[in-house]
Amino acid sequence: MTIPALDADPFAPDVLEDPAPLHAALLAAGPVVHLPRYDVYALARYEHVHAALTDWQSFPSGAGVGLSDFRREKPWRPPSLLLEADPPRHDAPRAVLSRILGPRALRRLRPAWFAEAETLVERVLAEPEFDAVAELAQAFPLRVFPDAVGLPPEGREHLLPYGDHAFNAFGPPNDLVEKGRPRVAELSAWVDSRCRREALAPDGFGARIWAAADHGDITHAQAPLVVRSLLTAGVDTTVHGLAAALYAFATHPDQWRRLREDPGLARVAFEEAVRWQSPVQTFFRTADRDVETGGVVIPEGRKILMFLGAANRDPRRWANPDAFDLSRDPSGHVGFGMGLHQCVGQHVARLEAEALLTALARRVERIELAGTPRRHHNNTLRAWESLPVRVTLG
Ligand code: HEM
Ligand SMILES: C=Cc1ccc(C(=O)O)cc1
Repeated sequence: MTIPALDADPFAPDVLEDPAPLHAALLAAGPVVHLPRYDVYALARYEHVHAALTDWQSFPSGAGVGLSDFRREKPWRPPSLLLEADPPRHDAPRAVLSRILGPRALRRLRPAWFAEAETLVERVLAEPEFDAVAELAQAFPLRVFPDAVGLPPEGREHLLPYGDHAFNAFGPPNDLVEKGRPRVAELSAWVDSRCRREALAPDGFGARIWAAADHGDITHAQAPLVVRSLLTAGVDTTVHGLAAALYAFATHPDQWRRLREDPGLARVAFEEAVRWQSPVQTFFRTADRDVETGGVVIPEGRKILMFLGAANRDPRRWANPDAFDLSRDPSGHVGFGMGLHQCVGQHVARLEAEALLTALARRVERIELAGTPRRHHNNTLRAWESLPVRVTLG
């Protein structure tokens, strides 16, 4: 079978503004679609994205999970010991973060994060109209996560721009990457300085990573890079995940009513929002050999581009995929990835979302758009720049 080709640029402004037309074209064209513009192989259907994510031997991450092939190009920063590593190197750092960020470890943070959400929501809801991105989706993660990591108060304004650049850097060297370049040195220097043991408060996630090195679970040389993973992946993702949930509810009043009736739906509501919007849209892999998938052969050494956002709306897998519906079972979505590299911070994200959505559901009768939301373009993240909303309390 010949591989269909599509002369599309998944990282072009009009696609980042609205990827739906490209997703539809990819889903229709076949299991594997060659994108000659980047000479990569696109996978969009759930079945094949899921298969690639769970077959790390055929599709490893060690050459990078962006367009750049680390075997040929120097990475912009030392590769991640989790995201950009394969077993066995991946194993110990992953085991350390799984324990430190696992559901049991997070139980101690639950009361404080719920209290912080109540305090923040009380203050924000004093106004009937506000920008839900700035006031809630950005404010809440920045209120709770840096403290949980053990970062000192000063300099936290570096976190969002650093993550934004890191997520742009998975894409091609386009305008979005160029936009971030002037600050890369300063942002990287700040982030790297926060990964050192002496910068981290004694009982946070960061100190626990260093304690794992003392215990011999990872080396002391690895510890700062494992902390860097938290600072890179732990902020922008949850900001845009929460924004996706708030956008979903502001445009689906019937679903908000369901959450009001049963705030216990907060966790499944967040999962459905992550499926529906896929804050992390795409990731690459590298074919370790000539790999047969979807009835075609992907040549050894070439990159595949997995469209998580398209797979999460594949009608072959989801009934009424474009609907945001709290009665659906969203489990199995690939918004957090799947398999070996599945998001190790997903429980942190879920706890943040449960705290914020519960606090809102208790107070807000209605939430609706109070203006046109504006997108924030990023090569990998599906993000809102602003989300003007009007709330009615009750
Ligand atoms: C809504 C929020 C989030 C989304 C949508 C998200 C999405 C993802 C995805 C799709 C992957 C898989 C990458 C791959 O397969 O190559 C991943 C991995 C990862 N995430 Fe998350 N993430 C979120 C929040 C977080 C948070 C809060 C943290 C840290 C506290 C975090 C840390 C990581 C790390 C370290 C990895 C690499 C895991 C590995 O390679 O073993 N993420 N995330
Ligand atoms: C999901 C994105 C992601 C970005 C960076 C890292 C890392 O730096 O380890 C992990 C996940």
